[in-house]
Amino acid sequence: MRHFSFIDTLLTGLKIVERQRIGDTRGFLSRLLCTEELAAAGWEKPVVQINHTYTAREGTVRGMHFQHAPHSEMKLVSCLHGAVWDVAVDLRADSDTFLQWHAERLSAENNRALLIPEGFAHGFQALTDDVELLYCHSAAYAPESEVGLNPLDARLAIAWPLPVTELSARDAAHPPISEEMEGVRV
Ligand SMILES: Cc1cn([C@H]2C[C@H](O)[C@@H](COP(=O)(O)OP(=O)(O)O[C@H]3O[C@H](C)C(=O)[C@H](O)[C@H]3O)O2)c(=O)[nH]c1=O
Repeated sequence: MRHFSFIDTLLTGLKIVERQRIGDTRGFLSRLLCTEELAAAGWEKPVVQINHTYTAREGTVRGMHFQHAPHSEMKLVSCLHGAVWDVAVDLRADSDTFLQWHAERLSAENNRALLIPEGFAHGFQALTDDVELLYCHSAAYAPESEVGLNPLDARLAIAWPLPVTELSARDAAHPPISEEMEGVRV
């Protein structure tokens, strides 16, 4: 039995993951990770870290984060509680959709996840209070190679659905993307 179905987006390699729910009178079982099914969707490396984040307030934005090579990572982002507007930005230097973004509503009830290839920045806005996300990573956290784009950067023009209620000082301080795009193409 397959637990995942994949929906392509306009950004090559970025896929929406629809996760099966196997329900009965007690509740349900839902698979969060299946390396065999994910391999078919392009996840080539082992999962090396799993992170869990809690975001208290509706409107909070976290992102836009990515790691430079050799620490580039794929991410599988699932929402375990509440709902988010999840955004991935294509930073691949050779991509026809460079600097374009895709947003997907992930929630505990729609059981959707986002499969994000290497070369993308990731961020989200909490659409409810008490949001919990689970991230599977194909590379270890490498703070020395982690960089961020300002989620409010005019060159990204991400149409966040809610007023931004909270942004970390670090994320707010990311400089605007320059004309030369230095440090942005990966
Ligand atoms: C990602 C990470 C962070 N940290 C430390 C660094 C900070 O002291 C603290 C919070 O980190 P940060 O503010 O980067 O957390 P988020 O803003 O939720 O960032 C995460 O969410 C965005 C949307 C992502 O896509 C990334 O996976 C990840 O960067 O945890 C660690 O110790 N290990 C880790 O793997």
